[in-house]
Amino acid sequence: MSQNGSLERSVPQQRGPSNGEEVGEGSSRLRASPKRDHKPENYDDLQLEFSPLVFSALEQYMPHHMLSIARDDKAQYMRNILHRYLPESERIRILKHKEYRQKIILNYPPLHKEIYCMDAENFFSPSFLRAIKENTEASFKSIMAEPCGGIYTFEMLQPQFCEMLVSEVEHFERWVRETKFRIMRPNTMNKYGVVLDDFGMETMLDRLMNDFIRPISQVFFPEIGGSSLDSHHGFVVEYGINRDVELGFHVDDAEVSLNICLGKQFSGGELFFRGVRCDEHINSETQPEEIFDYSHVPGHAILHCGRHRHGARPTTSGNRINLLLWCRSSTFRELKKYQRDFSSWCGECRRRKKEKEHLTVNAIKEELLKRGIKSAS
Ligand SMILES: O=C(O)CCC(=O)C(=O)O
Ligand SMILES: [Fe+2]
Repeated sequence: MSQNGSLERSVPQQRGPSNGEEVGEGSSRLRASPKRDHKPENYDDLQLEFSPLVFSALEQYMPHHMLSIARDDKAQYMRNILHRYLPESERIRILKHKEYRQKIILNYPPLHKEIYCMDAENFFSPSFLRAIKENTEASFKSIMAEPCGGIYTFEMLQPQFCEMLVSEVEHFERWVRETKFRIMRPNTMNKYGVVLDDFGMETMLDRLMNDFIRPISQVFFPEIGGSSLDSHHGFVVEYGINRDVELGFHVDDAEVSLNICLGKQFSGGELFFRGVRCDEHINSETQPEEIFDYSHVPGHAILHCGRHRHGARPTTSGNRINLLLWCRSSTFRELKKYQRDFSSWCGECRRRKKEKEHLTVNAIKEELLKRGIKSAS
């Protein structure tokens, strides 16, 4: 079992004063709670090692007297703080990756410019669009099947969009070969496939997550951070002749995983699922009711919790290309550090909890029985 790790995420170390009140130095410490009526600056145009959104969010926590200083000084103050939360090596890696992306985006000429911006009417199937527009639990349920607990399947993409995306990926790969550009694969388990975020689709995929997947996840995955998804890793995987053949048993580096088959013609490549597990129980036994196999259908999506253990069987003929969007929640990950019981989503935690409850009930029954016998005699 492996964690299908990506190159994207970095988790700040737990540092700072033990009372959890303030972070920073001397009189210029961060405030314990945000000043919500303060309108933060926009940091989009600055060359920063962290997302401009982090700066805007952090600004509300700055000491009162610093809220009116120049924007550059605020940015410098926050950079100093953020630097202490991220090891040097991690910072360098993020910076290098940002440079890598910028180099591609500056040089790669897209084939279908129209798929780089969210165009819902042309991307999604009418039924999916209708359900999202209605935005209710009932509308989501009306287009979805749940063939196994916590796994949802539904028609999602128009065939024309799938074709355009596949040809864009092929075009990008041709460009990489011709320019001899070094390419980073989606994760440690794939030799083929490309990261869509690396060549200009990050903003479009962010909208896909924020406007389409988060509303659904909020309803179906509330216990694993479905309502606080705040970053993603978007990529395609390619299976078949001269490509990857299969994918080993793993969990994704995601809270919610969206997997959509783009085509083309293929046989095999079924997904197999074996239950949701927390870190501690990742290798625990599968229960019979957790066994589920799924055959991909072009244009159709499968949505599951990233911790749902799964793999892909060999694609035995043709080519299979799938779009993956790993959606992550930094809040969920942070909170998880302080929890031990994951019985709301881990199948093994739940099984053990039930077993314990069962034993306790039996012990109480036995005790009551003994007392009953004594008082009767
Ligand atoms: O091949 C597939 O459809 C599954 C891909 C997958 O699970 C992954 O890339 O994490
Ligand atoms: Fe996966």
